[in-house]
Formats: sequence, structure tokens, C-alpha cells
Amino acid sequence: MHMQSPPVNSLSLDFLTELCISLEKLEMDKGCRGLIITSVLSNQPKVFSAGLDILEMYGKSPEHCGEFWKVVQEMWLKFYGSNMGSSPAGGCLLSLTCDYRIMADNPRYTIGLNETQLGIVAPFWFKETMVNTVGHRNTEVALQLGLLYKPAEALKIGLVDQLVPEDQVFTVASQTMTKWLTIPGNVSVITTKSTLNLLFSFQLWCFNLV
Ligand SMILES: CCCCCCCCCCC/C=C/C(=O)SCCNC(=O)CCNC(=O)[C@H](O)C(C)(C)COP(=O)(O)OP(=O)(O)OC[C@H]1O[C@@H](n2cnc3c(N)ncnc32)[C@H](O)[C@@H]1OP(=O)(O)O
Repeated sequence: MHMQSPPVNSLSLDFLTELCISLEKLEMDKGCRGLIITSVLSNQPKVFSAGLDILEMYGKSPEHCGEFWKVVQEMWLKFYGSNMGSSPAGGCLLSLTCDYRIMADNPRYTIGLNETQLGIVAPFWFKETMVNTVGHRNTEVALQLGLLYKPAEALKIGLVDQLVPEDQVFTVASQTMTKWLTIPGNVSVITTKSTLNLLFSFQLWCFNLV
């Protein structure tokens, strides 16, 4: 799936709605077993996603805000695999929801949950997704300082799984996907994934988010 919503793939209500509809269609497609999501913006260096669209969170009606927040949560529940450039805040969440993250090795790109730098708070399910990926201590430091990591730093703490030269990102993503798809049977993979997320799913249920 190629994201192309200039200038920076910010996650607006329209963009997220279209994303969720596309994902639902793919989920229903029995022939689809994996998804690589990437940005095809023409800017250089490339942005994966600038995160939630800031304009959606300012001066809008309560109904609009409710609708927006609901679709943000839907997006978070659905993702699979990604490759990317810059991914602040909601853009980082988008990639954290994936099973494997490949980042272009360009020090001009950054990734992280930088909410505190913006004077806002990363919701608890952003935080939990980060803890599940990089552990509690790394998350504590990252979130309190609102850190945006360069590729090498992101790899070091496990925020991304692999760095590759910029022109090879999609090739490597396709090779990685091929490897993951050698695991036989959807059921065992889905069950394993659900088991890994069991505690988190329960927490979300307690907070009435699913
Ligand atoms: C409705 C419910 C309300 C609940 C409220 C509770 C709050 C809960 C908080 C939830 C957690 C928040 C998650 C988020 O994702 S907040 C968004 C965080 N995003 C960022 O901090 C990214 C900011 N952008 C950048 O760092 C850079 O733009 C970027 C590195 C992505 C690209 O840099 P580049 O130099 O290539 O491009 P520009 O900076 O010149 O930007 C180009 C234009 O894009 C506009 N832009 C950028 N980011 C956003 C964005 N997130 N939303 C909307 N628009 C964005 C930017 O303004 C430029 O526009 P103009 O050309 O018109 O100036």
C-alpha cells in the first residue's frame, strides 16, 4: 500500500477513513496474507507520515473530534508491516502497529513519540504499544523527553528492526515479507499474535477502547 497524501501523509479524518476501508477490504480478501505499507511522497528526504493531522485537533466540533478519534483507534487495531522515512508521533504509532519495521538509513529521518515536545500527552495505548516494542525503560526515557530517534539510535533500542539504503527499502521489505509468508497457515500466526497481545487487549477492553 502506497501512502500518498501530500505534503506529509498527515493522518486526517479523510485519510484515516480511506486507510481503514482499504485495510478492511484486504482483511476480507482471502488471497491477502501480508501488507507492506510505504510512502510514495515525492519530497526528499521522504516522510513516512507526519502523524495525526494537527488541523483535525484544533477548532473542530465535538462530533468531528469524536469521529476523528474513533478512526485513529481503528487504524491502530489493523496494521501489519511497514517501511519508512520520518515518522513522528502518530506516524511512529502507525509503524509500531506493524510486525516488522524497515527504515531507510538516512540520518535526516527520525522516528519516535514526540508528544511531550508538542505539549501533548501520548495516549496510554500509544505508550503501551511502545513498551511492547522497546521495553519499559526505553519508553520512559523516550516519552518523557519526547525523543525523535535517528535510524541508528532507533535500531539500537529496537524501535525499528532493520536499516537499509534508501533505494533498497522496498526490495528488502518484499524479501522480508516473502520470508514471513513461508510460515504455514494463517491460523497459527494469527493465534500466536493474539496470544502475544492478550494482556494488552484486556487492558484496552478495561478502558472500553475495544
Ligand atoms: C480530536 C481529538 C482530540 C484529542 C486531543 C488529545 C491529544 C492527544 C494526542 C494524541 C497524540 C498525538 C499524535 C500526533 O501524531 S500529533 C502530530 C505530531 N506530528 C509532528 O510533530 C510532526 C510535525 N511535522 C514535522 O516534524 C515535519 O513536518 C516533518 C518531519 C514530518 C516533515 O518535514 P518537512 O520539512 O519535509 O516538511 P514541513 O515541516 O515543511 O511541512 C510541510 C507541510 O506539512 C504540514 N504538516 C506537517 N506536519 C503536519 C501534521 N502533523 N498535521 C498537519 N500538517 C502538517 C506543515 O505545516 C507544512 O504545511 P505548509 O506547507 O502549509 O506550511
